Amino acid sequence: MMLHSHTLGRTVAGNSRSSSRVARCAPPPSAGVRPSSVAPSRLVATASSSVEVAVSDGNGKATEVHDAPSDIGNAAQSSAPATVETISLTEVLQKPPTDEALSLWRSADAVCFDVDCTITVNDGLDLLAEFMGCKEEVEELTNKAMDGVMPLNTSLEERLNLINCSPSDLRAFLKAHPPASRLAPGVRELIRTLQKRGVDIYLISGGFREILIPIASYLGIPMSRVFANRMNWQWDDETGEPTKLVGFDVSQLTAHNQGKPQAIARIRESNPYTTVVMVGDGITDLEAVQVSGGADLFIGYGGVVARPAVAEQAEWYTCDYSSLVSALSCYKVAVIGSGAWACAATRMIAQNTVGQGETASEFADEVRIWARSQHEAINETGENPVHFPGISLGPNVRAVASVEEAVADADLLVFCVPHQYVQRVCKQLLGKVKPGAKAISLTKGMRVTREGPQLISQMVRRSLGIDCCVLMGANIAEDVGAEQVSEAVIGYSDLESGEVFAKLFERPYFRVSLLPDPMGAELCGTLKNIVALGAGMVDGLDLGPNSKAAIIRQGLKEMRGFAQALFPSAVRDDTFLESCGVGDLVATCIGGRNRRVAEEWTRAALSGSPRSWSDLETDLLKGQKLQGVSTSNEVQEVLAARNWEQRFPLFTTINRIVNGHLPPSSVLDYKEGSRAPLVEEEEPLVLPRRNGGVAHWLQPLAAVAAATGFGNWE
Ligand SMILES: NC(=O)C1=CN([C@@H]2O[C@H](COP(=O)(O)OP(=O)(O)OC[C@H]3O[C@@H](n4cnc5c(N)ncnc54)[C@H](O)[C@@H]3O)[C@@H](O)[C@H]2O)C=CC1
Ligand SMILES: O=C(CO)COP(=O)(O)O
Repeated sequence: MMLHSHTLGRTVAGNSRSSSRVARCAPPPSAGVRPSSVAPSRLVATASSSVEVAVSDGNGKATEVHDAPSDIGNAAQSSAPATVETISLTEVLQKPPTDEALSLWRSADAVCFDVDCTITVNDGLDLLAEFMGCKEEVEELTNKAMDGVMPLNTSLEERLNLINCSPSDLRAFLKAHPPASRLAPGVRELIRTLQKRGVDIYLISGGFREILIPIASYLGIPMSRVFANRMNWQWDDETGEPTKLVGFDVSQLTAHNQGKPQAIARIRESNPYTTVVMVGDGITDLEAVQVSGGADLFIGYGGVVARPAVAEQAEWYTCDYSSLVSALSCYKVAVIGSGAWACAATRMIAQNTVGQGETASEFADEVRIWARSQHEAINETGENPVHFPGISLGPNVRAVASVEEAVADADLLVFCVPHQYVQRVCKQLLGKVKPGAKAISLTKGMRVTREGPQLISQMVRRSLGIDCCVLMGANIAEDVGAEQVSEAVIGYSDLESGEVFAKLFERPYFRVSLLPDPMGAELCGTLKNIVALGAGMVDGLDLGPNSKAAIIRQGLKEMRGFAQALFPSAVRDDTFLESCGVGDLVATCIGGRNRRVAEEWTRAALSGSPRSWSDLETDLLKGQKLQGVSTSNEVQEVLAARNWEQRFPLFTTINRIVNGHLPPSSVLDYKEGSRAPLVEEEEPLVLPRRNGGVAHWLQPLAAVAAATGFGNWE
């Protein structure tokens, strides 16, 4: 529905009250802010099943839509004057933001809210009048002020005279109407979100402080940030207690017309704010931007009382606070890494963010990717010629040579470098990451420290002090780049982060599900690389699917056993049936790099001309990295330190084969293999551990691992 200006009209005198000229309706529908279908005047209506609009007389005045979810709203409806025609409608007003409005909203330092019918679903004074049994008379005075036939301060004074409450009446009233029962839908979440972003919240109300104190306190707004009228009380000389209401303090800014912009000007005088936003339902709230020194942006809210006159003049008009929450986010994304998987992931992200920076999108258009050596080629050709040749990453991808530059200002950090480099990258990023940024790790691997195993997501979380989800699944990079249907899970601790990343990655060909088991998911991705080496050995031995299935089955069992032994209360059984578990295991054992290199390594070993893992990595992977061998060594450190080698016989046997202690043919005799004695030394070797200490149990392994060129963290 388009609303034409001749139906709009009255400037409400005084504060923005819900008058008798309103109709009751159900809460508004979720009103998105994406302006894809913006009509020329930008004032649009969204579908709703049960909204009513109250239209004024034929003079084009006071056209309003009202939502009063509490019982108090019934009063307004029942007392609607005869001139008001209430029509059922299936639409609610809304007007999407201009780009400028959106940018002001996202950069706001302070947001000022009107209270009655903006923060709350009713007018506090009308509600108090109802409590005191003088609802109709007070409403009549409210309307006089709204119709402009009575000045605001006179109307306020007369209404207070009628209400004439005592302090104990006021206390009883506040008890009967606790803050939570009075809040407009979604306003608490909006204010919390703003507070989390460091935005200062103010209440600027034409209502009374005494009525809104509990609301301010419930919302965590200090009273020093509340501008409202004050009741005047007569005090008992003996007790020092207030006894009788005797009017109100006319010196308050909010007692007069244009009080709201004046309050904002005062706020600005004492705070160095660049951008101040006013949110409200009424014409007096709109005044906040119409007076110099006032707000930079006014957002009209019609979720309780929708006033077309306000909607028409507001730069942005909404009936749903969740649209303001989602409009706040315009996440800038940085991908840390430019290998095969990093490129495939960047391509998906770029597809999801392209062309959205100018609108109310959640994501900024540009995706920055840290590419140590291929940045120039990526920027020139649009693809990574070394790690992901022939696949265009997207026009909105920009590669940078410095990891610090990649993360500067970024809100979402996607970690995707081979696991042995993550620690060094984190050290480089210390103090460089935007506070409040969220991370996700796509890296499969782990680190072993003196304290024990450390997952990559834990390392990111601990070293950078930010939340870190994981994305794991059967995701061979080249297949994802070719848009073959693939699945993945996002393991999260913080659901909000998980949801944001799900939106960032989800594509028609890339199905993402959320999993509240980040550790289980990450350990799956890590451990399957060891099993894939076993699968490659089976292929190198020219054995068929039955034998490979035996390795996959035992591998899955040990993956689950190891993950649950490490994190017994966190890792779930079901995780192993997800794409990160059995899915990734099967994919990698059929088509992964670890499998491929292990097959060649086995063939070379059997031919009598053995080749080292690092030689084969260079030869076969051409700059891509092999993770399984170092992961096998890392996991074996944990197994040996905890005396778990026999408990995980396949992992142990594969590690012994990898390090030259057993022939590749032992892979299917893993029970025997895990019991076979290691290299026997008369005198314990004194080899430095990579973390500086000496572990006798590790010495023979360390010697071989060092010789293979794997297991060294940078
Ligand atoms: N390639 C794939 O199909 C998949 C890989 N993964 C995982 O994703 C992670 C990254 O893998 P890919 O993107 O494929 O990388 P990759 O295996 O193609 O390796 C190239 C990457 O290593 C980086 N690199 C090389 N030397 C470095 C150094 N000295 N310091 C810092 N970075 C260095 C390069 O800059 C580049 O980002 C790994 O943990 C891998 O297990 C996960 C799913 C699929
Ligand atoms: O993790 C992968 C697929 O999900 C890729 O495994 P590879 O590193 O063995 O190729």
